[in-house]
Amino acid sequence: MSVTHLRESVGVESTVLTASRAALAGLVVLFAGLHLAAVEVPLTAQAAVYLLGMVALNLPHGGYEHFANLRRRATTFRGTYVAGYLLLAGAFVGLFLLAPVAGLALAIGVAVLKGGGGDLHVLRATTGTSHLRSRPQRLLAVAARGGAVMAVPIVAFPNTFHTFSALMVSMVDPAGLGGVSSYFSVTRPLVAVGYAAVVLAHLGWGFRNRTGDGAWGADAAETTLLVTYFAVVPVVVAVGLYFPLWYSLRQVSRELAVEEPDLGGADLLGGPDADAGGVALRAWGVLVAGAMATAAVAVAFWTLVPSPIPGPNLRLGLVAFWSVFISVVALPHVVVGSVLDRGRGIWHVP
Ligand SMILES: CC1=C(/C=C/C(C)=C/C=C/C(C)=C/C=O)C(C)(C)CCC1
Repeated sequence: MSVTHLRESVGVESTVLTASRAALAGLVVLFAGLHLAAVEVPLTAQAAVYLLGMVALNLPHGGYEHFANLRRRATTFRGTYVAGYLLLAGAFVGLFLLAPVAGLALAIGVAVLKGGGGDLHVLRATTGTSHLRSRPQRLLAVAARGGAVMAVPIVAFPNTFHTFSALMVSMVDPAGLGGVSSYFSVTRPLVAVGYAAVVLAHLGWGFRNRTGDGAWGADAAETTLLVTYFAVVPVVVAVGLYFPLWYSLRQVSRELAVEEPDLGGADLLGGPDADAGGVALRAWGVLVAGAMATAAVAVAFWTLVPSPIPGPNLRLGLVAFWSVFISVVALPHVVVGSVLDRGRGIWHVP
């Protein structure tokens, strides 16, 4: 990667990175303390934290990522992007309705891909990836960092994981998870051993390829922080705060670190000659359009799913609904907005 495409460092991006690391480390200390004091946080309180983190804090950033990606793109590209987005989201909903267990597996996969893929690009733009020299090694990094989000809680909080997985599947088929839950005593140790092997391979391979510029050390420290965070903080709180406090904050840091490419399209905010009032009005328009589009997808999903808020408890049911819904909109986010978008992409690093 050419360093000339990185902005002159003004230190803001490293402050944001430090804030995200401090946030997760602080939560580890808090929940380790609660654990030592034998204080258990009720699931309904965890659900409230999850909903605050995922709906109020994380969702607006997801919308912003699309805006930043499409802001200066050609109109035809924007059209193809939206069409591809709706197609993939629709395919996911179809899968979830026909085979909810496979839909749950895809939702888990999307969370892993978004966390791991996003993190790899942040590394490239900030602390560096000189120790990740091949594609397989970068994929391993995605699996190690993103895998922490789901593999560690499967091992550390199996009962909560099971409860919510069953709730999500029951949005379509109330007894759906029953058919596979007898395998969990086998899959849990497999996930534990498999994920431990991925992390050790990622750290070991990176260590062998380290160049002395500190990139491996930063990666190893952050990977260890992620594993510790998901092992200590109860899963519903952990996932609900990981996306806003780690994923989103670090994407802000990536964006501050890189130069915007000139894509030749008309600027959605009016360009450099627009006056502040005009920019504000256009930003408001974009915000409203984004909010309406997201709400339309949510209402469509709600209408299609037989039991959108499953189970007797409203808050737990809302966590289940939001987890599947956000995965439905995050699948095209990752695939259309990043993997297939070669021009810029939501995780743009020149
Ligand atoms: C399975 C499972 C969960 C799944 C959460 C998912 C699938 C979240 C996806 C988030 C995404 C894709 C965010 C994007 O910004 C919970 C609720 C943590 C509880 C434990 C069991």
